[in-house]
Amino acid sequence: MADLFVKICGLRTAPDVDAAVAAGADAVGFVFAPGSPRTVDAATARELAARVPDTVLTVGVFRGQSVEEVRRFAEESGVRGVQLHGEEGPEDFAALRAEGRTLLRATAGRVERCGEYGEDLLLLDAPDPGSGKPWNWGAADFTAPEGRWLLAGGLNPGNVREALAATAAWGVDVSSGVERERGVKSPDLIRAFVEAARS
Ligand SMILES: O=C(O)c1ccccc1N[C@@H]1O[C@H](COP(=O)(O)O)[C@@H](O)[C@H]1O
Repeated sequence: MADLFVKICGLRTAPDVDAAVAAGADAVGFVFAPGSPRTVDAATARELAARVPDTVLTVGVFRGQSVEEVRRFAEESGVRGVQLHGEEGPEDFAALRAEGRTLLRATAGRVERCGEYGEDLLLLDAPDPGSGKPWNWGAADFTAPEGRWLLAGGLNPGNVREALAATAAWGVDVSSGVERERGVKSPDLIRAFVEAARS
């Protein structure tokens, strides 16, 4: 079986990025959604993304932004993937697909399989993304989608194993759970998370 896919999100500094890459992350995320303590501008993300080897996917994270804005941030920063948390429909994914980026669809809803909107990866997240609050992924009636899907929402080094045992997710995504204070990453927690997830 292939290794678990691990994404570390909300990176804002070079040491954060270096720690995620050194820990073995498959993807790193830069938040372009406004109003988050993790929001970075496109120029900062471009500098950070330049530190990332080609084997690690760089992802821009958006919420409720137009396709034009997503496109502009993605071009200016050079990220290779875009993660959409919003009301986007299949037509929006189709419009962005033409540019060759990896598309991640984030939702708090129930989904049967990855790819329904044309996304490459599906992200099952809490209703309030980036809050660090878990949702009820451990519920008895939880049904995992088919295909490549990432579990997100309130994960941390202490609960990621349990979450994986309960859901059999294809991958995991974390932000708050690897921070020492809101919006400030901890290289030690990043390392501990990747290790725990893959243990
Ligand atoms: O991190 C944010 O502030 C954020 C803002 C807007 C959209 C998504 C955001 N983060 C995403 O939330 C999940 C998990 O977050 P957490 O671990 O519960 O803090 C992750 O996919 C981030 O990409």
